[in-house]
Amino acid sequence: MLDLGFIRNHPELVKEAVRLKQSDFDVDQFLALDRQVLELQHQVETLRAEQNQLSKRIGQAGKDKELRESLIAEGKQLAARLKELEPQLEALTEQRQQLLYLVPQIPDPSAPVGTSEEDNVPVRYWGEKPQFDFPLLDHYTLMQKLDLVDMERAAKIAGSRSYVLKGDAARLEMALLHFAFDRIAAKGFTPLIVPAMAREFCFIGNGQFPRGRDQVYALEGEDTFLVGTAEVSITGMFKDEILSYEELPLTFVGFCPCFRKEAGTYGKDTRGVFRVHQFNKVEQYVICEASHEESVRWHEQLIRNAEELVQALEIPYRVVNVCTGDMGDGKVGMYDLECWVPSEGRYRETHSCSYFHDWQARRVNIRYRDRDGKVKFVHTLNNTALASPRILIPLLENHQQPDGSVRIPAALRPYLGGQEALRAH
Ligand SMILES: Nc1ncnc2c1ncn2[C@@H]1O[C@H](COS(=O)(=O)NC(=O)[C@@H](N)CO)[C@@H](O)[C@H]1O
Repeated sequence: MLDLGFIRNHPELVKEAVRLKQSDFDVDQFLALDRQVLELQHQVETLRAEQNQLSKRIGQAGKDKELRESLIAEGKQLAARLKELEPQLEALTEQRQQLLYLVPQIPDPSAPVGTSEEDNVPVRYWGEKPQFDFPLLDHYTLMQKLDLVDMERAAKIAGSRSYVLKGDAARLEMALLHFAFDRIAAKGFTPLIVPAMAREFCFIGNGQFPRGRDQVYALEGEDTFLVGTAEVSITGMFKDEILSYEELPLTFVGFCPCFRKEAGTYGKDTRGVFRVHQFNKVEQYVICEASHEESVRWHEQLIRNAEELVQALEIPYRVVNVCTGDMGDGKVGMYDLECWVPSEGRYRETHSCSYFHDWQARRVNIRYRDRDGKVKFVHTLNNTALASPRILIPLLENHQQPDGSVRIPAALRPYLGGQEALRAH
């Protein structure tokens, strides 16, 4: 969310952000509504002031019965007028607030201008793409051959886009999550295991609501919803708090199961476990002081953290600078880390790394007292550390061996009792 005063004073900057973000937000309509609110607010305040004056004059009327009665009658008219205007003011103010949640953040000038992921700009590559001198298998065939997945029984109990991880795949996912947690915690990030059911204000806070409400599972009769990422829960944790600059930066490595409706993706990535309704993710989350330089520093750090993990897993990848039309409303800047998927002959997203400045903090009112005692909104950032089962796809495919086994990277072996490969039993 942007500051209301900023939008009033810089409508052209906001219109440029709307254009760059491919947003349907109408700045002129918003400002017209804002003027209506201000006008109505002024009327209500004037009437309230008159009401106060009137009650003073009634008090001073003393024995003058006629004067008292006329003043009281005037007061009744004022009260009736206020009774009519105050609900209107409340409704218009709420309408303006709901629109305020839809205003996109201004992208950093370093973000490529574009309309879709085709316009994302690769910034660096890492790792030799493996050359296979045997028939290459895709992740789903590999998982079936090694008896690592049961999609049929998953479909029976949970419907589409569900899966059962079996045997070594179940152990591999646990190992991957633990490995990611350990590596990021070793950098001083505080480990968290957070609720995957959270209240509405958390989803407004991170930006999932209102625009992405259709992606979220609601719980019948509950005031909580299933989160699509620990980012939602962590953002909500600090609502309405005033931190002190000495506490900042707060750095978290958070885990929770993630749930996504994937509305609008019918028919996309339906083979295997690329796009599913429930998955597990270890999340990096940073709350820092309101400084662009500090946000950029952390943005670079968070993507490097993810790269370190993917390099340890020996998976070739690239980092792309996400374009303005693909990054979404709240981001100032965004990197995606895409891992090489041999069976598709292309890179596929496995990590997403964003910085927001105070766009999230303003929505959920997270502030801090700076060195001069001034209270400001914090800046927030997040990045995937590891998401499974998606990471299994490049992991299994890149490390498949001629005998149909899959080599386990050395970094993971300590989490799998030293096991060196996944083999058919
Ligand atoms: N439907 C899904 N199925 C499997 N994995 C998914 C799904 N949606 C997202 N992911 C994984 O989760 C990662 C992060 O998702 S994200 O929406 O891009 N970004 C976030 O959630 C941020 N909080 C950073 O983690 C994705 O890069 C992908 O690896």
